[in-house]
Amino acid sequence: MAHVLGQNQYGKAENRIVRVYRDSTRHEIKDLNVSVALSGDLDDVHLTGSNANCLPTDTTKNTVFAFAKEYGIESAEQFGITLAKHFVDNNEPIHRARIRIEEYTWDRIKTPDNSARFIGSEEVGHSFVRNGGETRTSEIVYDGESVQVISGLKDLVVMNSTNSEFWGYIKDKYTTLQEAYDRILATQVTARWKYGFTGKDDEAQPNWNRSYTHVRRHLLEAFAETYSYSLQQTLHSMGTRVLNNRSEVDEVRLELPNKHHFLVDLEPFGLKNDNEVYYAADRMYGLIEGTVHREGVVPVIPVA
Ligand SMILES: O=c1[nH]c(=O)c2[nH]c(=O)[nH]c2[nH]1
Repeated sequence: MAHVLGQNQYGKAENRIVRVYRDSTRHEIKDLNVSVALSGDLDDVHLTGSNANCLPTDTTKNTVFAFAKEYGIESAEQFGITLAKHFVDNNEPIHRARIRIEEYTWDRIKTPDNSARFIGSEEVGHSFVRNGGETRTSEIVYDGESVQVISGLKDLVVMNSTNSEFWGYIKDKYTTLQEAYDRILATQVTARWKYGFTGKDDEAQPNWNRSYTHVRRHLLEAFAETYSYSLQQTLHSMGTRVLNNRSEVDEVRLELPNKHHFLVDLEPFGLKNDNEVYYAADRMYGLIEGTVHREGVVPVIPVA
């Protein structure tokens, strides 16, 4: 029986790259994890042993580092678009490039010391502390015609200590969950959002960094401002709020683990637990996932 070579792609994964800008005493850094995946006319590479159509993964790695110097890293998205176009437009057998980037952010260290190395407002120009919060993500795909950009974030941990209820659900003989009229709602947000941008006809790129800042803000504001009857409802308001406020985005996908906080029984100690002491369980957890998109837009963000 004949076998068929199915979907395949290759490239150097997880190129960890730090780009420092030393243009003044106030240095800037970009800290990225870049993964390249190329596909195209690669049957012979797999089937015959001919590498004539193979751009080595080593070269893709070198290109990532060289481009950081040649073009700089204004944003992960812009960097990814430049790389993806380079691989496809300059290598005939390569028909599609997918660049995935994680970005780690660093904050400036402040110190009251006022010696010459310091640059005012107590900031040290060259000292950074890695931001312990979320990771920014992006995925850029170019197929020789159009660009698709999906940006996102992961590990953004949020909590509401009130304004969350959960009741009125299906009950059967296995139900033990008590209805909650004032519970903690906490989650670790993974969000991905797709831009309408296609890169065709010299279309101007959105301001990726600005867009990220605002999408993140709208996600947080929707979480904080929604009086929630379920995490599903909160998910919907988060997605809707991004679409209502950011015209450059046309689809939002959210994965929200319900980080359960269980009231601890303090009765054995003769104490009343008045919604004040919780056990924060890290697993198992409810996992609430959903896409919100503009009417008429065909959703493309893959379900993880
Ligand atoms: O917001 C929630 N949605 C659910 O579907 C669910 N299920 C559950 O046990 N607790 C919760 N909370």
